[in-house]
Amino acid sequence: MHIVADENIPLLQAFFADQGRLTTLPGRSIRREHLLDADALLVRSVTRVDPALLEGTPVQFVGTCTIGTDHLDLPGLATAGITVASAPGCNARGVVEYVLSCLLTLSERTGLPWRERRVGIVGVGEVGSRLAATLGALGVECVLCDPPRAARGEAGFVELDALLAQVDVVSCHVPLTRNGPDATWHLLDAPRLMALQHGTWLINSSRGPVIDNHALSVLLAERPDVQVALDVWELEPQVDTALLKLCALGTPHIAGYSLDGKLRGTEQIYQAWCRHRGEQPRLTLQALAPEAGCAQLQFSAETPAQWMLEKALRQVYDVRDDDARFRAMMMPLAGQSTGAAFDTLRKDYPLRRECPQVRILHADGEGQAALMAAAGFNV
Ligand SMILES: NC(=O)C1=CN([C@@H]2O[C@H](COP(=O)(O)OP(=O)(O)OC[C@H]3O[C@@H](n4cnc5c(N)ncnc54)[C@H](O)[C@@H]3O)[C@@H](O)[C@H]2O)C=CC1
Ligand SMILES: O=C(O)C(=O)[C@H](O)COP(=O)(O)O
Repeated sequence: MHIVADENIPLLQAFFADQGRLTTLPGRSIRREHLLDADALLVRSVTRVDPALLEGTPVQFVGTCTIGTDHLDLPGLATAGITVASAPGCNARGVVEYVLSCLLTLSERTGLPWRERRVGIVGVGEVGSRLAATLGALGVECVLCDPPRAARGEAGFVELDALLAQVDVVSCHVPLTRNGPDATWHLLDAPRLMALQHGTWLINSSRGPVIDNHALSVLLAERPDVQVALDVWELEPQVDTALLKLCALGTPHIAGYSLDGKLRGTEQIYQAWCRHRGEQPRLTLQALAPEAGCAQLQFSAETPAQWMLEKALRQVYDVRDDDARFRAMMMPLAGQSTGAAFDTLRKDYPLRRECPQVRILHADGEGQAALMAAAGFNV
């Protein structure tokens, strides 16, 4: 068995070493000639996989250790009879924590309390539903838009234009799709961007082309009241540095980059590979990476619960750090290629755990335990 894999898949050796020969390569440089004797291809979001890449190769299994699948030609691979697996929900918790950090930061900068903002969630799947549950538990009002779910008869959703007209925050969690009635390419186009309420906070951690980036630049030049946080970019790894300058927060597609999320992605693809082979999975993430790096936080019983929450959330993930590092790398490259710097920031990303891996000790003060548990901490 020969498995070709992106070099940025953590625990690849631990999960796959006894499955056969492993070849690792930078995801963006995987070509057909690397796959001429490969049985399986394991990728992340930066490798475009279509029948042309696999033509004339023995590859029968493609696994992506990511939630998103827009880099895969799913119909083409299905027609070619290739088994395809992705990792639904693997890093959804990390994205939720990225959004929480954006809310905290924009609140600090505008002076508007984040828990009093009405949040519009566009796309209510693995990420959007977890975000809605967490915000709801924290007492934040949410408005939900998900036409495919609404079309299946599920209740509780509004149309996108109705959502835009009534929310203070818009957070996008849709897959990138280009066809069909619910296609999301340029879902937020010029007219919809112009329709944003005064002072809206717009957060995109789905895929860059979900927002028309040119129209967004035009909007921000005219509407400094709108605060934008972009984790994903229309032409990434190329970044429009003029747009970045206009954004309140900018990051290099790392919203879901918790260690826990990445490890779950590898485990899910290992399990899918075992299913494909008709074998029982022998290995588990819990056995391979037990509790490493888990943290504990302690506050005094007198600490106000809200202050404790914000301090703890920032300890877990603070988007201001990623924004500062991103700007420092990107802005000097204005007018040049940003691809290598973008990829370096992602490859060398600092270790980040998720709230459930952080134990809060002695949350005995008024309201502390309930608020910390609502945010997802281990209380
Ligand atoms: N920036 C990052 O690090 C990460 C980004 N992502 C992106 O986030 C996307 C969403 O992730 P999940 O929630 O796990 O996906 P999911 O597939 O579980 O949920 C997506 C939801 O969007 C809905 N949807 C589809 N078209 C829509 C439309 N036109 N308007 C509103 N809703 C629509 C679907 O019905 C579904 O409920 C992924 O496809 C991926 O592109 C995911 C993880 C990390
Ligand atoms: O899971 C997804 O979908 C994402 O967007 C991941 O954060 C992508 O991570 P990479 O595969 O680009 O490392």
